[in-house]
Amino acid sequence: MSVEESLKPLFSAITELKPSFIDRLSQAVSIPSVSSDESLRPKVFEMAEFLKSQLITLGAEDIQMRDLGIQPPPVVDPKLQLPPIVLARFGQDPAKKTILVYGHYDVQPASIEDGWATEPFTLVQKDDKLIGRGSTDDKGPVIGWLNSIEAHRKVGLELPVNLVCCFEGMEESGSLGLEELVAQESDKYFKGVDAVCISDNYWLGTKKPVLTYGLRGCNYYQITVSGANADLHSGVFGGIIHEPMTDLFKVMSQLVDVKGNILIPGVNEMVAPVTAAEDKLYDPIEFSAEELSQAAGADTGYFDDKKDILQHRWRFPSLSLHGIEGAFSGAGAKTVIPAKVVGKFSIRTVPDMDSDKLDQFVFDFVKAKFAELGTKNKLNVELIHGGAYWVSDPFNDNFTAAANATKLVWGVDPDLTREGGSIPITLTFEQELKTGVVLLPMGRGDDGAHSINEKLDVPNYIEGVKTLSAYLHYYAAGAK
Ligand SMILES: NCC(=O)N[C@@H](Cc1c[nH]cn1)C(=O)O
Ligand SMILES: [Zn+2]
Ligand SMILES: [Zn+2]
Repeated sequence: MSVEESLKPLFSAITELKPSFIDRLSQAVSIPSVSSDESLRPKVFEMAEFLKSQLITLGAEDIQMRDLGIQPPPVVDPKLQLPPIVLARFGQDPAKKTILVYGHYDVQPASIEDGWATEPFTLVQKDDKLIGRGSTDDKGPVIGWLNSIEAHRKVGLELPVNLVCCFEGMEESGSLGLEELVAQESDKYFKGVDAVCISDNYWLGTKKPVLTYGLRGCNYYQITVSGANADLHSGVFGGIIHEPMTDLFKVMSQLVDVKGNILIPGVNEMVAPVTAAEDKLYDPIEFSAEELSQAAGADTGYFDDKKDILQHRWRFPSLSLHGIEGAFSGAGAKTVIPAKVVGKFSIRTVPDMDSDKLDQFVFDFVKAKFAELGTKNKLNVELIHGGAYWVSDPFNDNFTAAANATKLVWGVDPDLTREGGSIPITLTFEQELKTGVVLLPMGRGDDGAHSINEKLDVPNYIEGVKTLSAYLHYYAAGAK
């Protein structure tokens, strides 16, 4: 029987199981597993337990909750435990190929005050959209793998491959501890893995599916400026002391200009030039600048040209200022001088940037700019976490299986894209397991990951489960 024939009952089952799949996602979204918020760490653990219970119900073998110990500094609680890596297997048949699927069960912070139209940790279905934090990033895809297993069981169809699951709870906070675990387990739990599939990315737009072969890296920094040992009255101390926030603003404002150019010497010089052959890869990609503005909710882009937009998103570094801890940020007019402020920013990295050199350029520049201020305040600049960029060859059996699956479900050949975001563990899987990695997305480019009103369209969720399932079958059948 052809792969397409054998998938027909499975696809029907996936369609029928839609209500229970939505319910499973709803349960997952209701757990606010925000890895960057120390007060919510118990919820990240609860989410790991939820996955474990689901895996048990679905008949997984060898489920392991791998303890990663205590989170390294900078942290407020020095005893803060890292959430576990959830490992599980479905099948260990030596006659079958083995696929490792990775996803993350932690999410970005979200609160209704940020401007959400609905409670972020309650999955709300409006029209054909499933709205809630983590719906697309990355609970939808993680639950999607579980749904696929449920559908196989329902129709009595054997999984065509051995499936190894690796779900982490710190992806949004730098994947702390995972790299070491993957290296340790490359010859143990992950022995025999033939290919890796990650579903933690998005279509470029809203209509055409893609497969992704590149990611930017991300080095995340913080600058701490401290002065007095308590917040002060600006009427009493304003004008007579060095203010930490003024110093921090001055330094942070010199990192990047208003056109997005990084101003730290040495950084841009490390970027590999775009070759003519590479430049041509952008020509066939379907892209709408208008859709991008719609996804951003405003027409505030630097560029109009497709290649400029895509290359600056995927192929060049960027520096973003994220926030200031310790600063007054509420409503009203509090007349305070904050005693200590911590500025956060990150740099998205690309080939051939060297992460250690980048750190050094950043530290030297920040210290030099601070020294120029002649302030009596104190400075500390540090890396919170770093994750590598990744670029692969998109022409191999793994990509072919994902392309066939996408074509079968969506009826079109996917575009080959890169992403501006980061999934720190991708390069580690490739290097440690010596296998190819494919990024097979479920959601659309306007899903609003990390933003307010994050959503996953119902068709993307349900057809996405079919796509993930078909990928396993095509991979098992070998390249066509
Ligand atoms: N869906 C992938 C994703 O959102 N990745 C994060 C990873 C990250 C890196 N540093 C902090 N988080 C991203 O921001 O790209
Ligand atoms: Zn993600
Ligand atoms: Zn994310």
